[in-house]
Amino acid sequence: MNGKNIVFIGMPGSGKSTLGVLLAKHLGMAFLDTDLIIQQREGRLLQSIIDQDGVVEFLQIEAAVVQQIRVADTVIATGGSVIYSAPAIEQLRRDSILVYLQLSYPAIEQRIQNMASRGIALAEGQQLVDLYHERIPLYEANADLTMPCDGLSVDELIFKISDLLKPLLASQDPTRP
Ligand SMILES: Nc1ncnc2c1ncn2[C@@H]1O[C@H](COP(=O)(O)OP(=O)(O)O)[C@@H](O)[C@H]1O
Ligand SMILES: O=C(O)C1=C[C@@H](OP(=O)(O)O)[C@@H](O)[C@H](O)C1
Ligand SMILES: [Mg+2]
Repeated sequence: MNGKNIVFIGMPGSGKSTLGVLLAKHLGMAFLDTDLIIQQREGRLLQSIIDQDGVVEFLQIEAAVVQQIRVADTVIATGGSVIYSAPAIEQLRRDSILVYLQLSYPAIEQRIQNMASRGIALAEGQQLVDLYHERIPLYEANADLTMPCDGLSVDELIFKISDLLKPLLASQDPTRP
């Protein structure tokens, strides 16, 4: 149990949670979704935290939760907004391979139909498209690997991501499937 984690980063709607659990199953790893840990710790839904406490407080809670994670051999689906926390990203980078799920803005917009209830960390007056342009350079700068996701099914992506990761994972555990 000394292997690195695989951490998905990317915009909300890029597929981090969906692909995370399936990749973990495919590779025989554990799975963790930081959004679920936040909700359990707070006893509230993400949207309620944002509505009640505001975006800045939500980001602090998220950063604190991520910095407390101590796991190995685990696929971790982060929330899209974790990228704003340099200490949280630094902590993840220490023992994980960061995989950026890259998806074009039109595809993100199409997937996010429930903006008001999904819990997106939007500042006052900020639109989803502004968030996209603000965050892309941050995801790019912190990714160990980038996976272009447009036009690919979940199954195709699991296959492609495992292939990309294989050399990195095999170098630390030759028995991994
Ligand atoms: N490769 C894909 N093709 C089509 N839809 C997808 C794909 N990956 C994820 N989705 C869908 O996109 C939506 C957002 O996925 P989700 O895993 O919640 O993203 P994230 O965790 O990055 O916010 C879900 O409805 C999911 O079913
Ligand atoms: O990008 C964001 O602002 C957020 C994305 C959400 O997770 P997903 O990226 O899994 O949708 C969740 O962490 C939170 O409500 C804020
Ligand atoms: Mg998610």
